[in-house]
Amino acid sequence: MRTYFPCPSINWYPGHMYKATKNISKKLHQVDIFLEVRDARAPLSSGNNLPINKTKIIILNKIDLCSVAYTQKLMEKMKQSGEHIIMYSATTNQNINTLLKLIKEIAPAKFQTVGSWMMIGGVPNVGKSSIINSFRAHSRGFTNKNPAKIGPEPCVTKSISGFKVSMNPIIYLVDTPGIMMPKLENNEQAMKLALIGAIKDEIVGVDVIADYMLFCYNKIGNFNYVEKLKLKEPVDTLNDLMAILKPRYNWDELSIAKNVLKMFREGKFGRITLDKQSQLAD
Ligand SMILES: Nc1nc2c(ncn2[C@@H]2O[C@H](COP(=O)(O)OP(=O)(O)OP(=O)(O)O)[C@@H](O)[C@H]2O)c(=O)[nH]1
Repeated sequence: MRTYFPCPSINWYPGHMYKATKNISKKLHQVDIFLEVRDARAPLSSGNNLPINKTKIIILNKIDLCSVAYTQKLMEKMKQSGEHIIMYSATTNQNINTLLKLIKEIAPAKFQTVGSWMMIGGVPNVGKSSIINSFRAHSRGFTNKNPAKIGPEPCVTKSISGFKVSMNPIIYLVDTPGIMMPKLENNEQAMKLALIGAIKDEIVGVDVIADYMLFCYNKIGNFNYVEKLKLKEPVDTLNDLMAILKPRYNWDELSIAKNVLKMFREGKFGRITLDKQSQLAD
């Protein structure tokens, strides 16, 4: 099995992200707190380092897809350096009460009628809009009308908009477009972001991303994909996988890569955490 993956150099910082970064800075003074959303499968790599001069809570979303024990260890280390950090799932509302309690503690509303104002941000596709909808679903008094737009691909949210997300306590949340770092210095970090769907597939290529996914599973010795794809044994590369699946399903190469990635992103191959504790500075 491969012990090294030659990660390509990837940069993706379209103009709308530049504009959104500027707009966020302009509007930051209007809020009490910033919720930085990261993907729990990449709790370090999906932090976008926006210069936020505000009380911040880091939400590790998609906890239902990560290897909990591993992400928890990373989280505990980040907590030790003074971060407010919480694991969350917008699809199951897991830990919503803990999050609301934390918000109340660190940013209580100055006036009950005005409520707390928060901004939510992070790299694309980590679940920012889904979190807004999960808050609204949890709080009484909201209908399903006008939810924040969500989707499986990055950059569904294009502009900054405000939502009332809780009646008691009153909380307003400002949604922002996903923003990537202007320069990704670390090629492996970029591949992890591509794998979790934070970078548009076309930028990297679904075949490269699916190949990297196989590399990651093999490296950590998680072979759930073998059973799910009805293989006899682990495969080293996407080419090996294609040689088996192509005749079986009569799929072209692109369809194989796309389907395998879709299964990964839906959690069909089991939980995974891509970052390592060794990436954290002591
Ligand atoms: N499994 C799982 N999927 C989630 C969770 N939260 C969000 N998603 C999915 O992740 C995808 C992206 O969610 P969005 O809420 O659109 O993400 P976003 O950060 O607002 O995306 P941008 O518009 O790119 O900024 C959607 O397919 C959601 O259904 C979660 O906790 N668990």
